[in-house]
Amino acid sequence: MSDPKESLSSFVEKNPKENEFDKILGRNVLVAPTEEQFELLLKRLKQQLGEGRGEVILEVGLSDDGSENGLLNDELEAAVATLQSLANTLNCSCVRLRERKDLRGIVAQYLIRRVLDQSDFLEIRVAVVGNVDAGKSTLLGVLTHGELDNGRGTARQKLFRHKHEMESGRTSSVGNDILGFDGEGNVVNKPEHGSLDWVKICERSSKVITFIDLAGHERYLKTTVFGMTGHAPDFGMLMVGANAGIIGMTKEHLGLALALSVPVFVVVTKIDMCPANVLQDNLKMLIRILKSPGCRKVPVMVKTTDDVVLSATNFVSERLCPIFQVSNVNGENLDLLKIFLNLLTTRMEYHENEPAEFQIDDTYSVPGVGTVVSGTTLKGVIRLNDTLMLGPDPLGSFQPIAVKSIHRKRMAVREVRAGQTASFALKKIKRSHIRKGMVMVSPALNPQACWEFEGEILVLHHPTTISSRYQAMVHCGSIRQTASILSMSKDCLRTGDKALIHFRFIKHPEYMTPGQRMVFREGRTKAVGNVVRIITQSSPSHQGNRAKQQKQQRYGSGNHQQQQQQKSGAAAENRQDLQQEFPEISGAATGECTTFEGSTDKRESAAQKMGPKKGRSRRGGRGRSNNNNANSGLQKQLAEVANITSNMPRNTTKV
Ligand SMILES: Nc1nc2c(ncn2[C@@H]2O[C@H](COP(=O)(O)OP(=O)(O)OP(=O)(O)O)[C@@H](O)[C@H]2O)c(=O)[nH]1
Repeated sequence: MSDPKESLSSFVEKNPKENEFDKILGRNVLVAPTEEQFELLLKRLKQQLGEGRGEVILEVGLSDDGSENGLLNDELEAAVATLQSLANTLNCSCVRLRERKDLRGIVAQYLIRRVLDQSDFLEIRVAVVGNVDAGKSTLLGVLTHGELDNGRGTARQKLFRHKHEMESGRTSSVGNDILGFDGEGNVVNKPEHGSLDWVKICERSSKVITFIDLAGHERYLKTTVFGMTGHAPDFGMLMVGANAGIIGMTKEHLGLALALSVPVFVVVTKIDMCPANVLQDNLKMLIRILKSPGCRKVPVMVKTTDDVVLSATNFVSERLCPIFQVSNVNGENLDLLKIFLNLLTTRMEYHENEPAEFQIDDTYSVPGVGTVVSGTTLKGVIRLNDTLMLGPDPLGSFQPIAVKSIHRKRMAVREVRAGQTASFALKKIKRSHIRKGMVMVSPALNPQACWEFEGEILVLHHPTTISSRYQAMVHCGSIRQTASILSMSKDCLRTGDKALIHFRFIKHPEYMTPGQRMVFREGRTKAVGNVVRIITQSSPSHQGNRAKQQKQQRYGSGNHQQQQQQKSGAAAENRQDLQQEFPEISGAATGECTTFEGSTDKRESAAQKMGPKKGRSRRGGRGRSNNNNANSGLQKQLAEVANITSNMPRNTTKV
């Protein structure tokens, strides 16, 4: 998507062939446009609104070459009147963001936002990450319910979803909350809106920020990684407690956002209770980490409205990292954060004619409605009564399914477009036949499931070496499944190594597409990369066929058995988590960032002691040898992965 935040003249400069728009170049075009110029301005603004999914930020008063920027007061008044009438013609609001003095006069920035009907709104997803007690849930409670916290956790009580969360004060699941902005950029949420009033908020909003509240405790890291990959966030909000600084999982979460190429902004909370010297020290450390070669960010302290507009308009670049310092107790600087959130634009591209793709991240059984799936539309448009292909099932097949109703943020709608989350009521399918990671795609795509795929991987951390037959959890979109390495372009991989790896899922086939970002992790081991090739017709192997037969038997033998299997699978995953007594050591994911923090505590050395012997997988040594032996036959067949390349794509090497 081209950057919607540009001036009319800069667009024309970048597109010399668009001679048509030559006539609307220059500082004075908005001051007294001819009829022809007005029509052209209208045409161009319409285009820009389309590119920016309904909004654009324009700079008024820029000259062609920048040497004579600025308008005098009366000129500015006339220019703004023209802009206002352009906006009115296109049913948009026009709000001044900031003004600055330039060589000749004033240059002003305006936000033009399409006024949408009640059932439509622009949706931005922000993943909220940071260490436990950084104030994530509290900030979300304060922003979305409009009431300040008391410093002892009143605000967060409104967000918790489970009784144990209320009791412990710790988030354990992926929570969602919304903050609505109207056309003028005012917050729509009111203290009296309970969480059930999402429909009211959405109806009155032109833009809705969905916060994906993720758990800060390392024990829930698997859920947090799923939140970052499966919920397709546009941005990451990294929360840091002013008094605690960069501790625990903070670097881990930052590294995850970097690995998934999610632009991050930082919110430092609790500035009301933090001594000035501690705050300064922690900010210095934060900036050092952000600037380090592992992150390569450009940190910007946001202190004024001008800073907000500047950082929001440049935030499309992944390198910029705005830092806010706020208090949830006295409300300091929360206004700046709200202005910033109001100016964020979605990163997901949308082409109306693309075949639809929807990834499922949760399933429900709603009394009176039946099976409901929720997730994110990745491509195209899905309309009511469309028939999509749902799958893959354990046999790798897809079945046609009709979309009987669509809800966006609990509001019934007729269609949903790329970049929007939604839930669909499905008919004639049991909830137990659907799992997270499945997709619903247009029949035109003729979807194929795969047991095997190739990924280009960069190892961010491993205590020793990774070799073939190693098994770990693959997170890719809403897919979350253990896969084993069949072969690699190198004999073994250490921290910092890159390779082309051939993976095979161990439980069921999945639907993947080349280019998807993926995370490969197990305990302290972390690798990130891209899916490069999908192997849909995997060579038949003893293990593959056997697994298929087993699946067939289980699948065919009724729900009870299947549910038992799912339960035992989940229990096994939980057991694995518990067995990884010492899960994540902070900083590992950010590569070079780790230099800022030595061994966090005795857990690290303990984890290393538990670690595998050189060249042998930890899991391989823990009773999975049968599986691995079965794989080795297949491995021989697959011999070497073709076209081995050590060149990782640019976005991977950035990490
Ligand atoms: N004084 C002060 N206290 C705050 C502020 N923000 C949060 N707190 C308090 O900090 C504590 C922890 O806040 P939470 O919102 O539960 O932290 P969290 O990051 O969501 O923690 P997890 O859900 O476990 O990941 C609560 O008691 C809040 O009242 C702040 O700005 N100032």
